[in-house]
Amino acid sequence: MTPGKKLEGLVAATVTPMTPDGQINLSVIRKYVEYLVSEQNVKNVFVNGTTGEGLSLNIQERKQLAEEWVCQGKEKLDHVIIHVGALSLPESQELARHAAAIGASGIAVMAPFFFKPTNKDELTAFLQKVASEAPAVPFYYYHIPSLTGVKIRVEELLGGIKEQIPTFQGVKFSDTDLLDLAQCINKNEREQFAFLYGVDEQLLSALAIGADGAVGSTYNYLGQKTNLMLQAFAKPDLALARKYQFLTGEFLNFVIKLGFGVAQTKAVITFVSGIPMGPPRLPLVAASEEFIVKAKAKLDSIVWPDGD
Ligand SMILES: CC(=O)N[C@@H]([C@@H](O)[C@H](O)[C@H](O)CO)[C@@H](O)CC(=O)C(=O)O
Repeated sequence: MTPGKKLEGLVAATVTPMTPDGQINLSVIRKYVEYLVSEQNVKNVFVNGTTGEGLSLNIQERKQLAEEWVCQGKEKLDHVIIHVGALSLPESQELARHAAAIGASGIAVMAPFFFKPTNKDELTAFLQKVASEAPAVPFYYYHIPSLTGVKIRVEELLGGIKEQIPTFQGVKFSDTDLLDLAQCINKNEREQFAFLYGVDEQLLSALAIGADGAVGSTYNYLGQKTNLMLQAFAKPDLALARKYQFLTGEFLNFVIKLGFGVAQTKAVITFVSGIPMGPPRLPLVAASEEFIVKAKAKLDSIVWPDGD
């Protein structure tokens, strides 16, 4: 891992591999790391988040996964970010201390979503109590209002955040409100925060307003293609960048209509990588055979600009 290097580019929101009977399957994580680096050119991971079913795991499982990712990623990955958010503050603090102790390159926290913070000060207080347990570890706020129901604008949250949370390093912004994201970027130029976008199907729009990169589930299997989009955008060759976004969007648009979530993401990564990611944990249920056949046929039918 590369301490101090700003988090940018693509970050795979990893799934949690499980055995057919629903236990976490640590044994495939070494292969998973190798696959991400060699097949997808993705060298950053976000562990135990939404895609990783972090909130469906117990504390012990979350710690074991964090340890395995840090251990297997040490020589091969640039950043291993551990999501340590939880409904219970002491649990979240325990996970933050653990992530610090094992040498994670960053921690992230989403807003608690049963009893919810109702304003910026309540949310900041919660985040601060977690971040302060890992005082040497970069801290990221994970904004995902569609799932947490916490709609406090990030622009508002960021005002004065460094004074409250000295380790604050950036935001994983999983929302479609690009006005909010743009204001965050515009107002925090001096702070050098990393803004990582989390709605993969519209990443190009976020790049246009200054996002540093992206965290998402699709970079597990469309990482290499999305990297080509980032390169085209940087060149700049907007027509080519758009082509990549349209094509990744074509796949997502297709699977979303079939019903697409973490269970289906696990199935897609399984058939693309050959690594068995297993079923999701209840209340999620495994993708159907019909979904797998259709999704695979769709992905195989896409003709990418590089000729694949
Ligand atoms: C709601 C949701 O799961 N969003 C995903 C996206 O990557 C999403 O799967 C993708 O844009 C396809 O819709 C990420 O933002 C979640 C994520 O990064 C995480 O697992 O922590």
